[in-house]
Amino acid sequence: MPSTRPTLAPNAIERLSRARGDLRMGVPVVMTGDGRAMLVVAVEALEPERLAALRALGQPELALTARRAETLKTPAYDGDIARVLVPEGMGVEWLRALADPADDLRVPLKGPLRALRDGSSDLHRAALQLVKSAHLLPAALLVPVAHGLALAEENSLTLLPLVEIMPELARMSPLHPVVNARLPMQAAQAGRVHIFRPEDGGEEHYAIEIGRPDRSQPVLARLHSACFTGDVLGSLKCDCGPQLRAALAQMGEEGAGVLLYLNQEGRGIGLANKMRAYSLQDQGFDTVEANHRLGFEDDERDFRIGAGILRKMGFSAVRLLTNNPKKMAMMESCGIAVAERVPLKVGLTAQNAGYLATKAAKSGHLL
Ligand SMILES: Nc1nc2c(ncn2[C@@H]2O[C@H](COP(=O)(O)OP(=O)(O)OP(=O)(O)O)[C@@H](O)[C@H]2O)c(=O)[nH]1
Ligand SMILES: [Zn+2]
Repeated sequence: MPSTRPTLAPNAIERLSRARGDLRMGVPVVMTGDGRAMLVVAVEALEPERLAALRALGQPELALTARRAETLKTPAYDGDIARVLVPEGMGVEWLRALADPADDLRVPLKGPLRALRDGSSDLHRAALQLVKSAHLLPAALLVPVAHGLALAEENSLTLLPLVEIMPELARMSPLHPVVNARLPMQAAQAGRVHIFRPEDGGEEHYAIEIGRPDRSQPVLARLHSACFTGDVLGSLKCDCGPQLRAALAQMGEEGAGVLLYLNQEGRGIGLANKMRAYSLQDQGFDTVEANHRLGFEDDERDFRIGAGILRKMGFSAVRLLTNNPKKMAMMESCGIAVAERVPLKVGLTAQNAGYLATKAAKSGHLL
């Protein structure tokens, strides 16, 4: 009979959140599934001593996304990911060079690499998803071990059974309002900041409500993705800062609106990875190519978050301030009606003309 006692042990979501912290510190986690167990570490945070300890337990395999494998000219037999055998004697530097494209142009030949073809790649795929969600470079080292459960227990490692974590990785963590308070701003006296916190220990997101918008009418809305460089530093490489201020100004003028400030820095790859992308852009790659060379998709944001917050605030229809048709489609598919697209064209500089042209050419942004 199942116990009705409340449990003190962390559930799957809580263990996933803990695992993200572990991976960022270079601590291995144990993943189980398909009748086997594997130790998983993020290559970015791997130290030589840990690699030596892992090697003593089994033959390491490197999991990379197909995007990164393409740059490395390695076949991705599993479609979306590649599994590469880590030869004897190869250390953390070799692994980091495969994970990080910073020196690709200077040192183009890393191989020959032996990609694995047989066996299941489910654990590798889950490991990469987890490493990405920890905002690390998408490269994970996996070592098959015989007694995963015992190993986890003896070493206090986080245990992640695939059947438990896959549904959690796929779903959007519910967000809950924490607090809201009045904030008079230059753009609008009647401002109010709402804080939303996800259940999975992830980033909080903010909603800035201007005036008291009528919930029965489409609200003037902006889904703004965090851009530290543009919003705070006044970067000339993008148009985010001017877009943020123009959106608030228009809401102030109309007397009503809602701006979601979503902490999805760098289109969801995190600030460190965005800065890696900027380094690649200085080597001549455009914004999309840079993401791909790092092993990411063009856009890793989860737009369900924005729709979820709007719904929680009582909105079901928007006049969306955007030039990105994908945002409109995502809102509609998440049950938020887009009554109108309101263009937001501000902040063109000599330095961001190429960036904006690439968004129009490759990401479908409207000019
Ligand atoms: N990975 C990456 N992210 C970037 C880059 N430049 C800006 N960003 C991020 O892109 C996000 C803004 O997305 P945009 O594509 O400019 O705009 P959008 O929000 O999709 O579309 P609009 O609603 O039309 O502005 C922010 O999270 C920025 O941090 C870049 O070169 N690489
Ligand atoms: Zn920006």
